Amino acid sequence: MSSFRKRIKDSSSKSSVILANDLDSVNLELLEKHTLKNIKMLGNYLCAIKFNFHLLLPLGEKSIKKINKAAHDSGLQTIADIKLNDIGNTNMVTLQRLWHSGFDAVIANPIMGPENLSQLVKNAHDDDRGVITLVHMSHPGAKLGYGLRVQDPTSGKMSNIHDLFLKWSYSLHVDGIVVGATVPKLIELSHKKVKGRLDIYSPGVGTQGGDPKDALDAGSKYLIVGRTILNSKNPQLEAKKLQELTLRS
Ligand SMILES: O=c1ccn([C@@H]2O[C@H](COP(=O)(O)O)[C@@H](O)[C@H]2O)c(=O)[nH]1
Repeated sequence: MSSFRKRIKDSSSKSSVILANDLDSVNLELLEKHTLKNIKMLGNYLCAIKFNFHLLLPLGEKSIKKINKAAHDSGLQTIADIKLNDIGNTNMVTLQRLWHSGFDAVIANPIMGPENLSQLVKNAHDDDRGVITLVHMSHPGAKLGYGLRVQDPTSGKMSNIHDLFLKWSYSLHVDGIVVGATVPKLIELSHKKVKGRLDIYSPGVGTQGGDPKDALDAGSKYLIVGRTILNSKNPQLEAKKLQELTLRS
């Protein structure tokens, strides 16, 4: 099997849109059914599908495996958005469970520190899976946390915590970073600094106020989009419009 980064790049020849499949039904059968329908109806406009706690908490391993298989059969990569951030042992057990359920990549929080992050990346890569780290989230309050001033333990210099997260991410060989579409200037700065060593994933498009074109122009490779597609009167048309935008960039 090739690396996650290569697999998602191959899928991106068709589209660089990742569907955030954030369905909020409480009916388990409907959750699975609607997800399988999304894969079938929207798969041609996507490169990957991302699952959050909306599905991961209510659905069991059997259902998640079935969904991951359906996504793979449609040429999509699958990402578990659990913003993983724990002690090493818990992280490792979590990875084994995710890979066993068929996921290709996990979103993790670098606040766990460079030792744990390095171990996480090594374990994921040993299984040809990927790690995407949060560098700056997309929501309005994100600046308060990701903009905190901290001392870089290596250089002793003061910097924003998102700069430290960025440095750890590229030096520890993560596959991608999340930088919100709501902070295009930071996407541009991050893009310059990473020099192609990883890819930029941007959620926060549309419903959260981020402009997809600005994010792509600034250097995002993948757009993560949920409600703008899911709540649209015509989800296929919305996904197609975003797909075309990514193919033009
Ligand atoms: O900084 C972040 C990190 C993750 N997300 C997740 O992406 C989707 C976005 O959904 P929309 O409906 O398009 O707003 C959702 O799953 C978030 O949990 C994010 O928005 N920002």
